[in-house]
Amino acid sequence: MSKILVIDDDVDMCLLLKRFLSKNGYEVTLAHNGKKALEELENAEPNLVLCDFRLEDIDGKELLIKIKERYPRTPVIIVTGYSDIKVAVDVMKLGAYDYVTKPLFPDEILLSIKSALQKSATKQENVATVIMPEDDSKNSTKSKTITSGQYIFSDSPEFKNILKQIDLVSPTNYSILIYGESGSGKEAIAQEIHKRSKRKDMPFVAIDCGALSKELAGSELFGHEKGSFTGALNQKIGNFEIANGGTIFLDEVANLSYDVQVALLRVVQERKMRRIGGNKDIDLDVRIIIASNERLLDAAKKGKFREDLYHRFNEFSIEVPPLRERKYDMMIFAKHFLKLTNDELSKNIKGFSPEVEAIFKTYVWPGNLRELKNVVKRATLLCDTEYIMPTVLPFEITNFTKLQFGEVSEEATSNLQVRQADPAPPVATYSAPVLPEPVFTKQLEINEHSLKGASIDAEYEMIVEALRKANYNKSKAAKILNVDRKTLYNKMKQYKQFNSDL
Ligand SMILES: Nc1ncnc2c1ncn2[C@@H]1O[C@H](COP(=O)(O)OP(=O)(O)OP(=O)(O)O)[C@@H](O)[C@H]1O
Repeated sequence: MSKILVIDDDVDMCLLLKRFLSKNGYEVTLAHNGKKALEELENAEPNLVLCDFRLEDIDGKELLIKIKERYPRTPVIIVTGYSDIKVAVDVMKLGAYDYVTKPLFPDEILLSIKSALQKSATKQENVATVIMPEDDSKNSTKSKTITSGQYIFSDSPEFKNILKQIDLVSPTNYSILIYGESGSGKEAIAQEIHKRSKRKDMPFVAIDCGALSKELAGSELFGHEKGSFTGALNQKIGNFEIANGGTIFLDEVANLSYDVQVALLRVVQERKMRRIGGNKDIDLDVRIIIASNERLLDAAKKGKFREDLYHRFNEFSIEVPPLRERKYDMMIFAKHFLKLTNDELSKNIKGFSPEVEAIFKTYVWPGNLRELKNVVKRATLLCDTEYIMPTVLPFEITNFTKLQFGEVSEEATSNLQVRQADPAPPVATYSAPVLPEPVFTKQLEINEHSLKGASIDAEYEMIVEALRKANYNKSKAAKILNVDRKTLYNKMKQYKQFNSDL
């Protein structure tokens, strides 16, 4: 039986999740704060962690880093409110397996948990993805072996331009620098270049340099000999060696420490490397593709990245535009992700309603294709109509226009300021429908014109607003409303029903 650690400072949410997950065959441990969570991780050794992003004693990002440092192989699913989506997409880069948004839908959580547990059974390291040629037995390494997904194209000018560059550079041995926002498809391009190159029958190794700890980065990249440092209990083959003959993709390369950059320069210049603690040079024939969402020359000017390394890598560069600037491609990708999810869930959702298409084109997609994929996966799961309708889209997407004009909550508005820092968000023209409130639904019959009705309405709105601000954490909502938890519960009961699904 798989063990799940649920971390949430909302005691009721924890209990609901415990009941629901236990019913579905999981053994569940609870922790209401970060400190307890780290203790439970050691005691209970869970197979998966479901972690609320906002805890009172620790920031979700900080906790995730701690969990990943100590238990890199344990998948973590982040639970987040609508106003934290951008952050949630970012924390996936720190090694979270997935994120689910509140209000929680049981089927969505179960799907994410099942797929995380399935993947973690075959996955040993989370910083490297290795795609091996099918019959390669020589390279049966410690990293995960996957089959690459289908790469799709469109005939938009932006895509044709990318494709032309892929075609041009693939047969060469040039090092390549790919620029683009998080989730915009940089790794997918690197894989496509590898598949079209002479190296296609050798491994493709992708490393997320942002997820490498400073201490272990050298060993991950170059390997180590047994006993070369405390904790080096066995010999380890590094990812450069695994990629020998093939392609290595270094994502977020500017995150590598200065020391590792020096070692990397030697590899690039001399095409040789040594394992840490080793005394033998190993010849390397590896094509290097690097990606960054920050300009490396700027990083070099700030002293964060070695300029000589930048010039070595910059033999050819590709710019991937953000999804919001690729309106034509958007629906092609949406349909592709719908098809993948239909197959995965054995469903037959035919497509997207015109309203959904309009919403997609208005939204700014801070998490780019990765976010679109998650949104389509979730919508397909929740959809019980022929076409995907706005009601199964996340709140922050259907209410994007309102959030932009500060009509929803202060918290959402402050989140929007982060989004506005992104280059050229389009001017919103679509007035999105308001989703029915799925967690907390007003059920009282109110006579619209009575004074009592008006005050009940106002009270109801205040409670909903406080719950949203508190990310549906009732203790925090009670604090905002300046009432005790019990009073809030009674009020909620009065307005009826708290997430009956869970
Ligand atoms: N042309 C494509 N065809 C099909 N799927 C794609 C394509 N481009 C990207 N994707 C999918 O979109 C998602 C995000 O892409 P990818 O991981 O390549 O982005 P990235 O820019 O490397 O992200 P990050 O910088 O955060 O690592 C992945 O699930 C990927 O499979």
